[in-house]
Amino acid sequence: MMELNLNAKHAGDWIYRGEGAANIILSYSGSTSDFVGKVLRVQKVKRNGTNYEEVPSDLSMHEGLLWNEDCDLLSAPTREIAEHLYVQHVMSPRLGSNHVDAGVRVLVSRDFLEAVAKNVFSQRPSWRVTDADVNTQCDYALLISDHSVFPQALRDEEFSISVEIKPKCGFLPCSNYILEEHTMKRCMTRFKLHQTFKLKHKKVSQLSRYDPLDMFSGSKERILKSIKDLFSTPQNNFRVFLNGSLVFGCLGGGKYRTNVRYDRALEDALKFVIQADDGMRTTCFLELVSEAVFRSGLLDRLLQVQKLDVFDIEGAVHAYYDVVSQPCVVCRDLGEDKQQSDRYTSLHTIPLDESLKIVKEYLIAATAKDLSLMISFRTREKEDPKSAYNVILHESIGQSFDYKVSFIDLDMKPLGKMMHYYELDQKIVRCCMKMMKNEISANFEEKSSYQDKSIVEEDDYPTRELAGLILQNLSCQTICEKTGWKSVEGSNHVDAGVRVLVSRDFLEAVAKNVFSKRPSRRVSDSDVNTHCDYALLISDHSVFPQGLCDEEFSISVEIKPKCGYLPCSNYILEEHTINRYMTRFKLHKTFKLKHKKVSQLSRYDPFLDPRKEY
Ligand SMILES: O=P(O)(O)O[C@@H]1[C@@H](OP(=O)(O)O)[C@H](OP(=O)(O)O)[C@H](O)[C@H](OP(=O)(O)O)[C@H]1OP(=O)(O)O
Ligand SMILES: Nc1ncnc2c1ncn2[C@@H]1O[C@H](COP(=O)(O)OP(=O)(O)OP(=O)(O)O)[C@@H](O)[C@H]1O
Repeated sequence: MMELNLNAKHAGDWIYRGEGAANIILSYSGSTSDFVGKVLRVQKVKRNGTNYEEVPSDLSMHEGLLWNEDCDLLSAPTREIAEHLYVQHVMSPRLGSNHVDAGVRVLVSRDFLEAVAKNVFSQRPSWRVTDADVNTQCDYALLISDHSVFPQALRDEEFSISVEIKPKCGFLPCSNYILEEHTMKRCMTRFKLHQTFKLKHKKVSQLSRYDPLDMFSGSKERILKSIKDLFSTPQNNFRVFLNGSLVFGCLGGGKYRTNVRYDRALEDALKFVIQADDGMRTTCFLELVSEAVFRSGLLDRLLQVQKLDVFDIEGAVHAYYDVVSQPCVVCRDLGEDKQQSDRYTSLHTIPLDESLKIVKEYLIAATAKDLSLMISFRTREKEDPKSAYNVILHESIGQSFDYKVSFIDLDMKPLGKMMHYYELDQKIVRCCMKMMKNEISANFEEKSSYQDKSIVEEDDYPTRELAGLILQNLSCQTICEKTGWKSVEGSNHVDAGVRVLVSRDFLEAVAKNVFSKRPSRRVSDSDVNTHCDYALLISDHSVFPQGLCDEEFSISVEIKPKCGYLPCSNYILEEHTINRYMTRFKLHKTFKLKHKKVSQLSRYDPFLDPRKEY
């Protein structure tokens, strides 16, 4: 621990910077060189502790087992020391030590903390005040680099602008342990699902437009989109600071969207750093941020750490009960449902070290899903070609910037929080399923009968019989040679066909011949139109035009891919926002299931997310 003591007389130098659920951050306004360019991270204590908040001050024996391999946490006398070691030995190597400052522990007296608590009171969001206060029982705080500024200012009047991004989880889970009925977790990010839940419980006043899949996409365009979406709905995922002072977003993590009044303030603040016309600086800044995210490659690294969560909480929670040697509450609740509980039996038979690994990696991923990035920029002087920082040239304004990226909030998540994670996950998914059901019935209840008729019962189609017919018909393909069909000009993959005249008796005979082969639903629905005087002759795409030998076989597959993108039109109503996240195909299948048009949901998803591993 650093030999620095902070007592009541120092409290006036420390001013409120912000806070999260667990800590208050103070920035330094004095002149002691040890503290200049640093922030102090002071622990909070809940006023009404929920279960998971009642974290014991020492590491439990099971937590010791969990982390002992990575760093000697078993010998850490307190949880605080263990947490500090966790940042140094578990998170920093995984994220890159250049981008992490674990900080140093400094002694703080009780009267220092009491004075701080009093001084910051009026600046804290009221809901944070009701929730928790400075923990005056704690005898230390963490001194960490202030990532919103550059350590050595180039000039006296240097300005740095920094952005804080809490990107949350950037991938869709694909664990086999996710229950079938929770399949929406595979299609929509945890962030988006949680937004729906938060909106319902009035934790946010509107849904965030941000989608972590854009941020982690590795595509410049999508990253820029995600930054713009964060800017329009920042919640607690986006803040901007000018020389450490907030100029956009909410201090302490706003529950509600409160940013609009800050928009002008941001444009004004940016004039100290960005040389662009008034009205254009915010746009340039968002482009700059997106370029830095793209170039740093740090989100790829972060994603790898997040993906240590391989089993999803629906799998990891079972390993947790084995780690703590307790009967699995989740299996108990599945009770009679043998089919469901069987799928978890294998997880309860693995050796302890494997269970430990699953839980440990789940918790590391949990830290990675909750941390934030701070990206700071300052104007790069032309005469300073050897800056220690990376540089970005913003081409349209012709200005160069130094930039640096750091990770903050790398806290160890307590083992005792596993059940909380499971319960929250279940609450979120149940809430979203309920909302989806309501939305779908509201949307589709009134549909006209013609739409019902157009729905085919796929399962009822005689696929085997059809396959047999295709094989028998191989010899009939000589028709292709006789007609000498050509493809539609300019397209090798389309044959529009040619119109041929057909007599009424031809059609009547055809109708009779095919009758027994047609699915009964189709027969009752419609018949060959014998009044038509033409038909279309089209290539038989299930065979090759010229067979190489008499007994040639070809096998072909027919795929109906359906609509492969998610609509993003501004004309989609806010309450129809589900259309933006789930394909029309998936939504329609739910509708079909409800109306017994299909007997089960299709596993197929036309929307291929480029970042998801299939
Ligand atoms: O569960 P989540 O995704 O809501 O994440 C919690 C965060 O909520 P949010 O990002 O607003 O959705 C939450 O952030 P806020 O308090 O809402 O600003 C905390 O970061 C919490 O971590 P901890 O309890 O302080 O260790 C976070 O809890 P963890 O799940 O990371 O343990
Ligand atoms: N090293 C730093 N440099 C600059 N600002 C910081 C630093 N660390 C934290 N902050 C600011 O203080 C805020 C709260 O800090 P932090 O995220 O560590 O709190 P927390 O209570 O651990 O958060 P959480 O709610 O995620 O548990 C951050 O959102 C950020 O604005």
